[in-house]
Amino acid sequence: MAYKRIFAIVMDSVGIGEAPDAADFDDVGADTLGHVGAFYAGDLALPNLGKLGLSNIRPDKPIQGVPVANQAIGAFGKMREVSAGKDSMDGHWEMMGLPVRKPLSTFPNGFPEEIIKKLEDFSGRHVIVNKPYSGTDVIHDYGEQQMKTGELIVYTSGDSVLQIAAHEDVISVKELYKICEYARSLVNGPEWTIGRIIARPYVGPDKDHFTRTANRHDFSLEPIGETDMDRLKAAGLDVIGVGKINDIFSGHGITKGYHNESNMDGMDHVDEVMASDFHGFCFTNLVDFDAMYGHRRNPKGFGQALMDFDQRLTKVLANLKDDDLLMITADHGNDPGYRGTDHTREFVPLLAYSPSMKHANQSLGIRPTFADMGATVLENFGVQGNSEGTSFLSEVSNGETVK
Ligand SMILES: O=P(O)(O)O[C@H]1O[C@H](CO)[C@@H](O)[C@H]1O
Ligand SMILES: [Mn+2]
Ligand SMILES: [Mn+2]
Repeated sequence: MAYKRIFAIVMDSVGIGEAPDAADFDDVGADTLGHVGAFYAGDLALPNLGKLGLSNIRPDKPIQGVPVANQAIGAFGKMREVSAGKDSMDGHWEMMGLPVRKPLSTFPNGFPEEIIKKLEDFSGRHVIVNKPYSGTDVIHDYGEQQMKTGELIVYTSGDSVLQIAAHEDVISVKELYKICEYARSLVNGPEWTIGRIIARPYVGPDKDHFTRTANRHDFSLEPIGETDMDRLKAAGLDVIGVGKINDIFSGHGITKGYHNESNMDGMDHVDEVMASDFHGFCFTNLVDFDAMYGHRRNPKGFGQALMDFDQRLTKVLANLKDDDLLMITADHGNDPGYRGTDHTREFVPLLAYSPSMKHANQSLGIRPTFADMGATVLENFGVQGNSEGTSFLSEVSNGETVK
């Protein structure tokens, strides 16, 4: 067996430059890592990502502050998305061999009256807003009203999402989840197929002090086919989901899941899983980059979150065993230097490392689909996949072959 354990960490929304089809998304020029680096003007210290080969991915345009490593310890490249959307679900599903080629429903003018009416009838609550909005702005602008009336703040974005915000003291988290579950049942196709219903509970005394809580919960569309995680699980391997992974795959193909309160809590879980004995795949999502800084167009916070993550990698790299493989990537971009508040269509970085890897400092090139990642995991464990993706296992291998 090549590796006994594979760890993949998704830095949610940490893109590395406009994708070839960025124009189709009106995202020309988006460059999440590039613009965060430029904002820090040389002070973005990412020593671990740097030595893995982060700037080696594009040596002609290195991330400012992150020098191109002379001899990167990892293998490095970038991946392109083939899915029709640029949301987390599309990105993660594609990584696991299930690209979403048919666009899911989006609602630039708000949700149809029929959906809203059903939500109101079910909940006994009036719906307000019903249009694309930034989630922090929407509670700033409507949260006080919501507290007085007990209405549901329903909003969307450029993604296929229906989000419902409510103050935790006014609508209990339990009730909000029930409403979201009902909303989920309305939009599983064929007329409307929405990627995610997201519960957005918040707390705080007034509009200048509202904050969203870790009780956020994503009710995703059930995967519309088998994923590589299902295949791994069926083969008897451990499949551990850390953070939003469980939500994104509706629990499918997961043998154990951890809920994250934050990126740092997520990295605590990674440490915990690393210290445990398992055989299989650990898939981690760190969502703060996206939810707290990308959508908020906050390059300073984004950079700090990257530096905090990088620091946590010191321990991870030190604890990796010879039969462990680490992969670090992202699910889409969310350039805090770009207009709007939506995700951005970008390449995502791909870094791979094992202390026993035969060839360090190796380019994995431009991968034509995120599915290459799942294909690599499957090949490692000798599990049959579908035709999506091409494994790069031989490029990151430790020389041992699959039994
Ligand atoms: O503005 P907030 O509520 O963070 O919402 C964002 O979060 C969703 C999921 O990433 C995106 O589709 C966008 O709407
Ligand atoms: Mn995401
Ligand atoms: Mn997002």
